[in-house]
Amino acid sequence: MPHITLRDVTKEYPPAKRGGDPVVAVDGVSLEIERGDVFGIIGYSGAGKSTLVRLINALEPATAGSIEIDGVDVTRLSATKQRQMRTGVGMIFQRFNLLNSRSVRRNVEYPLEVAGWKGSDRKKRAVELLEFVGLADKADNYPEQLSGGQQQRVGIARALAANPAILLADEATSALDPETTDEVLDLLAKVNRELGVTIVVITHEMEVIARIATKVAVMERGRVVEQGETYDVFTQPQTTTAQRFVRTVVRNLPTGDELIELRSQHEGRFFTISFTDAGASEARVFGALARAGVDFNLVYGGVDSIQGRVYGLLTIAVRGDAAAVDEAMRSIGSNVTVEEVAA
Ligand SMILES: Nc1ncnc2c1ncn2[C@@H]1O[C@H](COP(=O)(O)OP(=O)(O)OP(=O)(O)O)[C@@H](O)[C@H]1O
Repeated sequence: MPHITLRDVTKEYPPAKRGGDPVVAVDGVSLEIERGDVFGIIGYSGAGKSTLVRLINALEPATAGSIEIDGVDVTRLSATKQRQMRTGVGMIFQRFNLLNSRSVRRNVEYPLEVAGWKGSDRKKRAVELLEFVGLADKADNYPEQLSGGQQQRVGIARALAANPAILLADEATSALDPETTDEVLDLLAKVNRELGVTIVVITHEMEVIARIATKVAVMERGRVVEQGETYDVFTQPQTTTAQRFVRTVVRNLPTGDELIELRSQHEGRFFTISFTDAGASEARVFGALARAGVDFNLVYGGVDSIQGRVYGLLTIAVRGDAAAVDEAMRSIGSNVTVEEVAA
């Protein structure tokens, strides 16, 4: 059974103006998130990502559809049961949401206080978690004395306090610089790996997806327009939106201007060659071209690593008579996509 199942979930808000149309923030979304997944949900601002998180956490009722956690429909629980359910779901936020009047340790203790834990148990658990996130030495500091990345690590410790099986991360690294983002993403990967926590990562940054999500859903205007294994979405994005997101990370296709420049520098016909790790490699492609006896140059692109797996996207210029070039391109073989770049 999936850990989290959304079936045809819709959320409408009342019209902004009287007599206007309702705002459909989430529109018929169905998702299955397996236990232990790091599941990414990506979309531009207004796509409905934060609304979806509030629905999963039962902070708001859905207008239609069902949301099951461990097979239990959270939309139909009593208020008391919903509160209990929520202790099994940790959450971290873009702005960390720490209490500045409390020390780091007492911030981590906060959810345990609310849950009625006794003082000594709370303290023990908070110290243990601060060790886990690498901030044991900051226990008595105040949030304002910490960097953004450290504050988010405190946020993660707090979210884990009650031992949740699910962690929802809503734009958790959007306020951080790239280096600190890596540090926080590494910690989330450790939470997933060592504690087995299912993590749902909401973001507008494809880099974040590439770094930690094993699966991804792309949202646009309240709908999931594409979803799958992260590697598959990166190597074969189907929708324009997914293609645009992929291009923010995998920049190995020349733009129109770059192509004009490249053509002025290199003679011959231009081809793009793409391959995944399903039986192809740069060496095999170049080997086949060399054996075919055509003259070629790699003019753009290279080989990327997505989720530790190889993805090649090369633009080459090939010289020779038309039939020889056609034959050479055919000889590259299966598991490789070859397309001629229109002149
Ligand atoms: N409480 C609300 N009342 C009315 N409309 C809302 C409410 N919350 C969200 N919306 C609308 O629902 C749509 C989706 O918003 P949502 O915040 O879920 O998107 P998002 O993808 O998380 O974007 P962002 O990253 O900008 O928050 C938007 O059009 C937004 O204006």
